[in-house]
Amino acid sequence: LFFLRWRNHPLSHIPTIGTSLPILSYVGAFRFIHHARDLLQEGYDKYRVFRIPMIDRWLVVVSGAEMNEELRKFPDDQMSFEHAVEEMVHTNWTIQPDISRYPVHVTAIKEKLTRNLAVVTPAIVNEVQLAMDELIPATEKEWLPVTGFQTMMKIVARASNRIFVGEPLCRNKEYLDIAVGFSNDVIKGTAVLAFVPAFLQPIVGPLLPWPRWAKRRMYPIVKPMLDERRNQLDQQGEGQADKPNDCLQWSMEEARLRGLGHPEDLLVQIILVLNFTALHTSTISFTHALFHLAANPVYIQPLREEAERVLQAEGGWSKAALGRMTKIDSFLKESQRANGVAGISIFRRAMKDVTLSDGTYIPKGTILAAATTSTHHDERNYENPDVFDPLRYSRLRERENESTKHHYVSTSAKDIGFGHGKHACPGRFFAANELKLMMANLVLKYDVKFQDEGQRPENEWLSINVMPCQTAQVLFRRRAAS
Ligand code: HEM
Repeated sequence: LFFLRWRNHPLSHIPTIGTSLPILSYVGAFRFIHHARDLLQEGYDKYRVFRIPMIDRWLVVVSGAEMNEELRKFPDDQMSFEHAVEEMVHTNWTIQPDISRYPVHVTAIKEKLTRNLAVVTPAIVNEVQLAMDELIPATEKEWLPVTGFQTMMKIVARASNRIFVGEPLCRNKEYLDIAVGFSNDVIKGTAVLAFVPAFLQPIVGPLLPWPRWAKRRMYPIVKPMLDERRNQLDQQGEGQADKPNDCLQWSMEEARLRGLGHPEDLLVQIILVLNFTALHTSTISFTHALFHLAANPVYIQPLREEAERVLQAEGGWSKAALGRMTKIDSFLKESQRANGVAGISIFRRAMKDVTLSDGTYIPKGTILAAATTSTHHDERNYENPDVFDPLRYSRLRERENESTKHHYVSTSAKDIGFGHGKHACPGRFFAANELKLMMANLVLKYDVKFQDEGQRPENEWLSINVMPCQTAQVLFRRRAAS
């Protein structure tokens, strides 16, 4: 049976990295857990389209900027992002079904958060400064060791939640623990389901306890705020003068617009899912950049000078000021190129049989993605791609007619850290704003270094995720009069 299934497998015509033989392909799938980078690179170097065994499915990966462009251009009815995410992350069970059915938070991010960035920037600045002072209590006299990843996670969680749910919840320890823990729960749930055969997933999936536990713990904490906001909306409508400017409020208004009323359960899910999409991605991205800075403290001075100059010229912190910090923008973008948060992006699920331009037939139901890390380290796309060149993008922006390109938030077929096309990360404008002001504050307040200068801890790949070392300690020293 195994042999027959293998012979007739609908993807058997696509070259495999590792072996496609029955049972032995599981060896490849286990290798993928710790060696995804090598396997993706091998496929990228050899083929335009290849497949890689994962524990519960085959993943078809396209190679090169042209194929990335082709993948992102497919309309949703041929290649669906939502269905790909549902199948990869099992959102119905690891998060909850309502969130895919009523993604009001995506509309809130796309239509409200991005447009209101200038309005919310002072609040993010305030939260970042409070959180840094509290969580990095370094003095001028000695170096304070700080666990980079964990501390940046706490700062990102506070700053992001200031704009997701506002004060004082963004500083509530129990609330933040649930919000941060939920992302780990989703990852745990996805990993469990990867080991469950597809036909048993509809039975095991609903039994996953974590999403229900998170909701149950979160509900009493947010309930008073939900009630208060509901009353205000009932009494004064959306026109109320001093209404909160945050994602929860925008999601509540969007839910009303869609005729969903006041869906308490969905709103709790939205708070959790916002944290799931934002916290790990932003923390990983910032920690990668922090590690470059700590390994090479010579990078600090140009960023610091830029922040000081711009803040003086603009009269303080604002979205416009952050827009002028091109070196900091470039530093974060280069770190995303060199490291990134995941080895693949532009996830799609084929909703129909399609044939790619190179002639590869893709049957309905196939999950496809682009090879992010390999694209970003391809010398056809970048000069000296393996060199970390912090001002690579700010130099490019100085060229004629290029000033509007190469921003941290820009995407292209060669630049897919935020995905590319219609489903490119809608939160990237907010993320870039937040991470830039974190970086500017950090260089203005502190000197940083690693114990062993020049040594950046190796990234850790877990399946497709590219993690900075989670235990690495960075030394912080407060600058005089900062
Ligand atoms: C540096 C931080 C971030 C990175 C690197 C990142 C990266 C990504 C990537 C790669 C995708 C998938 C695109 C694709 O496969 O085509 C995505 C989607 C998404 N991201 Fe982000 N993201 C970040 C921050 C955020 C933040 C802060 C938010 C929320 C405020 C957010 C909300 C979302 C949402 C809602 C989607 C799904 C889009 C859709 O349904 O069309 N992300 N992100």
